[in-house]
Amino acid sequence: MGEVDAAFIQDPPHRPKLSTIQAEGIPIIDLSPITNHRVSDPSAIEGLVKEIGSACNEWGFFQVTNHGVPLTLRQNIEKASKLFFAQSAEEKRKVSRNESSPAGYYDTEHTKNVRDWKEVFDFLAKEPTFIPVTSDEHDDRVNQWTNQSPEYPLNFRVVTQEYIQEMEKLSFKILELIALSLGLEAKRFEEFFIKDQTSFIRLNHYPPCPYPDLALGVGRHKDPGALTILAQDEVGGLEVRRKADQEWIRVKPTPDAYIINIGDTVQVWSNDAYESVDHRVVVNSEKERFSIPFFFFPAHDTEVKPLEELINEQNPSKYRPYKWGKFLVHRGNSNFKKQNEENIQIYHYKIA
Ligand SMILES: O=C(O)CCC(=O)C(=O)O
Ligand SMILES: [Fe+2]
Repeated sequence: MGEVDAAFIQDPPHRPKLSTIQAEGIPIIDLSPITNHRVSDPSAIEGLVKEIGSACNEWGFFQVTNHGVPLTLRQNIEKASKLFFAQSAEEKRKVSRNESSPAGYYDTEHTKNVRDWKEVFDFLAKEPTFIPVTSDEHDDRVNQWTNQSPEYPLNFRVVTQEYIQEMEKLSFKILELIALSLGLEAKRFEEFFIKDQTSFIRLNHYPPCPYPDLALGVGRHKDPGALTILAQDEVGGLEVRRKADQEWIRVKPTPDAYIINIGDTVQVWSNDAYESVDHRVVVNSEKERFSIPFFFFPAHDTEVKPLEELINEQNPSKYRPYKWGKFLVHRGNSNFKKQNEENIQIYHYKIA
């Protein structure tokens, strides 16, 4: 990654600005009404649901504090991630992902056909994870994906699994709040995840980049799943497209907070009441950066479509149903290699 490599260069309209906007950032929401078990105050929970609803409406992004995830578990996985990525390329490639084992290490991800300035390690929440063999809707074959685990650091698997359990718990809680904010039953979304969710955790490492004005750590994109829970370190670089004016806003790192964004799946379930928002990662010429997103994804056979409770004659369904697993495989294909066409997006299912 020395000389300017054309594969990493963003088209001019998508290059990061030199000056970042330090505006009022995304909302910070205190989750203690649901995590502090000594007090259970219905009006506090009602207030929280309102806050979540406005954040989903106005930003599609928010940060949470007092979330109940033990800090030591986060510190453990952050340390394991640093130790893993600090190894030689040769060591890391021993756990490279491949067509038969798609979870693992790689440094060639492309977003919208431009290479990202990063290396990652993916680890599935469930073993095995059931994923369709192809995106063809008539093909019923399903693969069983399993994890690879690096030899070093020794505790990698245990630390990662412990952290994933906490991410799952937090995801369920936040989805309950989102359901309530939409006027649904709290557990409305649970059925899509209880059996065979396809969630995974990603360790991201963004090395210092000699041309941060031309490349991005992750190009602009929307997350496809239900929710993403992100731990970012103190370096910063995540930018969110503000809905009000489409400007890119930097998300200021808040120690021990998690950044939550709703994904395309919640957008479809809510029939566009909530929108999944574009975001990207700006890199830095001096500092490396680490982040850990947890992607909360439903079971592969989930049929994604606007929920019946949210549609009626005045507000008809805006999307044709699609199978989550097929959508995911379609997306995944385009991440493996540079392709000439745009990858699949939910608007391809939009009813005109
Ligand atoms: O590293 C980050 O801050 C965000 C990464 C991200 O958006 C993603 O991996 O989908
Ligand atoms: Fe993302």
